[in-house]
Amino acid sequence: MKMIVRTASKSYPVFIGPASLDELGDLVVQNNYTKLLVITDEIVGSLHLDTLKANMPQEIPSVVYTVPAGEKAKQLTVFEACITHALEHGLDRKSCIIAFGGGAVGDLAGFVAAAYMRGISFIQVPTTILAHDSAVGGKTAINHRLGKNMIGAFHQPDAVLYNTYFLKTLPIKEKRSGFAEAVKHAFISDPAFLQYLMTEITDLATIADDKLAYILRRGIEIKAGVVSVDERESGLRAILNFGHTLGHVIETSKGYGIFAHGEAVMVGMIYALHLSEQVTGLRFSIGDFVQWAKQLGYQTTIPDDLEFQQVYQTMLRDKKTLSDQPRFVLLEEIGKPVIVDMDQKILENTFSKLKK
Ligand SMILES: O=C(O)C(=O)C[C@@H](O)[C@H](O)[C@H](O)COP(=O)(O)O
Repeated sequence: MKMIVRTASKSYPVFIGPASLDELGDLVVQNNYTKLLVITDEIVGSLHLDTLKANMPQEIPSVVYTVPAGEKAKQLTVFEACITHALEHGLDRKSCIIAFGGGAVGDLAGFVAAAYMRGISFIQVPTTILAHDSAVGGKTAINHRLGKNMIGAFHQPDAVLYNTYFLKTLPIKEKRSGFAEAVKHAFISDPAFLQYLMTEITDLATIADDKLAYILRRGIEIKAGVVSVDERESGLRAILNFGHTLGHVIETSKGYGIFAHGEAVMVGMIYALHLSEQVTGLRFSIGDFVQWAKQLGYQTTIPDDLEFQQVYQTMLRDKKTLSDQPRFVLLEEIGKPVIVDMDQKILENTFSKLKK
């Protein structure tokens, strides 16, 4: 299946399905790339690099650079090592980086492509469910110790090749992480999609291929619709951050890996639903939603050892925040997000109620 993502700076195809890697050879030839640098992580590389290589045109020189798995890849030192590898292997301005992995590899490799010689091409070859969100839309970044994704650029890929075969080896924690972003897409834009997810998906370990393909496609459609209107987050695009204001804080302050990105976003979405009830008058059965999330294995409360004051200071540094109040994405209705600068008291009271 092929979809086109249209943004102000560029349009590009997203291929989804077990044969999507077949497109790689044509893309390399059409774009006249001179060299390829595959950036992958140690887990994906050991499981799937041979499959990727089998689909790469043999006549174009290629090199591979392997980075640590997960958020450890999104550090300045790793970024610099990727640049060094590219320079040492003679990548030029017509070379292309292939981001082969999950969200962290995509974010890092995309930022390397954005910065190398002031910007070269890259292709996303995602291997996780999460990447239906992160591989589309051109947000690339690495982390700073004071906040997630604080160093980055908007840089759109030349293509996204989503091979659903790779999803078969995903651990359940990774599935939970990626599925939460599909739930987010439903919350911000499509009540019927949310209904579908809550009715049809009762176990993430055994999710059927056709259902997964539909969920990825619908999630990407929603995301593409938003970034086509607002590529650089001057307004509307902030709605894609639903659940992320608290989610990013939980993910970073618990130490990367304890909560996978989407697991932290799930707690952030539940928090934002409770805030919405009070601020916008959202009418939604949060209890039923929380029950469903628990059934799928998500933690649904704020970890007990997180202190509100510390969390509040980190939320003030969030990229959405533009005043002295943290900026949240809330819902007026399911599918109707609204951006609100939040009062500290409401944030604190709701935070206390949602602690374990
Ligand atoms: O693409 C976007 O725009 C998003 O906000 C998607 C998020 O789900 C993304 O994964 C991410 O965490 C971006 O957050 P940001 O605070 O770094 O912009």
